[in-house]
Amino acid sequence: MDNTDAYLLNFKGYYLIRSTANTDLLKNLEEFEVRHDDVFIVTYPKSGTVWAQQILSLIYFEGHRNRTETVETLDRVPFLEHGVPKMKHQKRPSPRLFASHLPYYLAPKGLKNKKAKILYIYRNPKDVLISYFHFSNMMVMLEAPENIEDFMKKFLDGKVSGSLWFDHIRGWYEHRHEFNILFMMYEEMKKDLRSSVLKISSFLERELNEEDVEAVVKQATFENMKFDPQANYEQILKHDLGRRTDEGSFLRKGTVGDWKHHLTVEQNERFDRIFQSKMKDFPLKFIWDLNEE
Ligand SMILES: Nc1ncnc2c1ncn2[C@@H]1O[C@H](COP(=O)(O)OS(=O)(=O)O)[C@@H](OP(=O)(O)O)[C@H]1O
Repeated sequence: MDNTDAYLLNFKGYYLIRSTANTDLLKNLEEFEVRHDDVFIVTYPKSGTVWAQQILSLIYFEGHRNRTETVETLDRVPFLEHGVPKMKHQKRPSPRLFASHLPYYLAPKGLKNKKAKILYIYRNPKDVLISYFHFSNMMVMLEAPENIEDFMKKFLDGKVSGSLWFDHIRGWYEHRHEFNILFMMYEEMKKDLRSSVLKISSFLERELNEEDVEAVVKQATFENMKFDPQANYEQILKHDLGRRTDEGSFLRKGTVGDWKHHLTVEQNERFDRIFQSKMKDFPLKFIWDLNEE
């Protein structure tokens, strides 16, 4: 039986998690007052959002770099569309940082002034699929997939929160000229975190000294974040969102090419066929495995 509707809310053609979606908030987002120095991290789910949240928070807050602040990363960089825990976005002092999974057509209109900046992180969709599969098994708010095959069908049908991966990335990319947007690849960040941090800070016009760069890079590694309670979502997953199982964690593996351990040859070939038909004229490159470049 297809239980999708019990878990997902369709807002103007885009699926969100029903239990956390707030329709009133969503209806008002188009008019959300964007400030010139706002920064938005935009991602399809499971593409490196929390990683970018951590990097931006480290770039912007000295107290985060030197570990004197106690605010969690997620409170520094709240999700635009969730409005949790409180609708405290608007009142924060500038510069405000946000995260969002929204498609380009639901983004606040004010972003089109091209002043506020958008950092779009994308990841190869086979690793997104596998990360999402594990996350769905772990969380009460998401429908537990029977197996990878079941989840892969939903993912390729766009019947998951975030809707269709292909539409998300294509939409933002094809409309990139309407925004002030930088596209960053998860796999490049993985390959060379230092260069990625420099690229991000330069786009944000936040020049860091050598010592700051070191501090950001050190605290944004997977290994550090996994054990940093301010950065790894474990608290919020436990208390606010609800785990289905104690097994697994939000920062699960953080690798490139984990799909190879999960997809069958047939599933992989099917995925490739669909990917090629949907993305054949798409200019951004993808890295499927760091060992195979
Ligand atoms: N520092 C760092 N380095 C490498 N990888 C990292 C890092 N931080 C988070 N991650 C991995 O990102 C995956 C979670 O993606 P998101 O943060 O976008 O998830 S969410 O959409 O906000 O729920 C999830 O991927 P998987 O491990 O493959 O499941 C996280 O482990």
